[in-house]
Amino acid sequence: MSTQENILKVRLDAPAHGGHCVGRHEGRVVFVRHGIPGELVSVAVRDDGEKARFWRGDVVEVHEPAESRVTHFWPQADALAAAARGVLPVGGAEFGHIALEAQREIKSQIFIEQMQRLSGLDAAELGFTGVRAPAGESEDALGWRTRTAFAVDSKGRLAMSPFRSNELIPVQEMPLAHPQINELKLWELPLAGISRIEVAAGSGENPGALVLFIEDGTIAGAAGRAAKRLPEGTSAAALTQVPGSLTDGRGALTRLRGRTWLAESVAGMDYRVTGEGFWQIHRLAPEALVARVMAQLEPGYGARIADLYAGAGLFSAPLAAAVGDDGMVLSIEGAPGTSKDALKNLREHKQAVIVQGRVEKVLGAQLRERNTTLDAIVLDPPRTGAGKQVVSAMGKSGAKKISYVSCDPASFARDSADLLRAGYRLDAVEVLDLYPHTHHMETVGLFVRH
Ligand SMILES: C[S@@+](CC[C@H](N)C(=O)[O-])C[C@H]1O[C@@H](n2cnc3c(N)ncnc32)[C@H](O)[C@@H]1O
Repeated sequence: MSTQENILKVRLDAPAHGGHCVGRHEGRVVFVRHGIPGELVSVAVRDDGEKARFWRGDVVEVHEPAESRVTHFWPQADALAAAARGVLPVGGAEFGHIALEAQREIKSQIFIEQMQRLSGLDAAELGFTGVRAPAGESEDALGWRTRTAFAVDSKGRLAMSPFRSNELIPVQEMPLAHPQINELKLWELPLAGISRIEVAAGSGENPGALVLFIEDGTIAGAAGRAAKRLPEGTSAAALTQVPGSLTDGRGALTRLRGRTWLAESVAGMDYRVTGEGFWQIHRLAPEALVARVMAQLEPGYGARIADLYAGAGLFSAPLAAAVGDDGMVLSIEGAPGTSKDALKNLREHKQAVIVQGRVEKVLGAQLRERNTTLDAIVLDPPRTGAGKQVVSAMGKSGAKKISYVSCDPASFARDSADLLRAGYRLDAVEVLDLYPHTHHMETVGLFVRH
């Protein structure tokens, strides 16, 4: 039976990490997207080989809807509307059919389950009371993405892909994108010869947007032609990406108009972020995370603190200001371009040591070389987490407090287990809904040496 024809009727059970609900068919687990626990749904099964340990699928019809089901705000990401048109829904808003409060409740269940299973910790005992929206979030929680990437289809139309698919679906306005991004009307540009577009909206004094065009090599000057048609005040560059990991902030940029970087401003600190260098995606994330990290670490004058996976120095800058001339902030970032931004963003702070390199290689070596220990650490690793090697180096650093910012509850829970073994206890944990209408969440945990 072909994947398209394989429609199963299943009752959805618990939510599973990754944006799915668990369903069962003749004893086999089916990971179902676009459903809500408790619903009776029809699922178009993909990846349905007889030998597969589990199957995956999308809801195409709802027979018994949950009370929290709402009309999806974005027809192209709505699995039901997409099924009616015979196409797949685009990825990136897989919780848009769930009322916001219920989305946060599902994320809370996932967090509790991941912590229990992977670290043995009871989130409720740690004071966890549920996933919360950041202060200042809008009622509909749309327009929050200050960073978005698009593809271009073979007809030169702006497009996005469905989950786990290379198919390209033409799109226009992206409701989760910041209004500054939608106002660019990228779908009206001549995009033949472009394979990908990355766009960012700044928050600094002179916000504006920066558009990066990645050419597919078929039409000379494609990026330049598209850039000319952008609204006045928009910056644009052509980006040649470097393959491999740590690509953020590593591509070669050719300026087309305006600047190749964006100005950002957070809690009185000014930053520049070049090209595709990392910056927190939710418009409220930088402010919310800086406030929590500073409150957890309470950096005193003269303290020695490491900022691991430091990006352009979002946390390093306020930490450097707090520890003053007698302190030290060791700011480690892997992507060369982003690390250069950190150098510029922290140039006025002589107490900031900016090191470009992989944390797992650099942290221990830097502390030995400087013959020093640390008072505290903030780390904000990518989705894969820090891992045993980095946890071991953190344990040996002498740090009494570790503020751990994480975008993945599974790697946070795994690293938590290793931090407990390294002599820390998890004193407080908070989970913020910094990715509304998706299954993602942001955790900020405070580990204290006992
Ligand atoms: C989630 S971002 C956090 C950046 C920064 N803390 C912020 O909030 O803006 C993770 C950063 O880690 C960097 N990175 C990924 N793997 C790394 C590694 N093994 N060593 C050092 N940096 C790494 C990425 O380039 C990215 O800038």
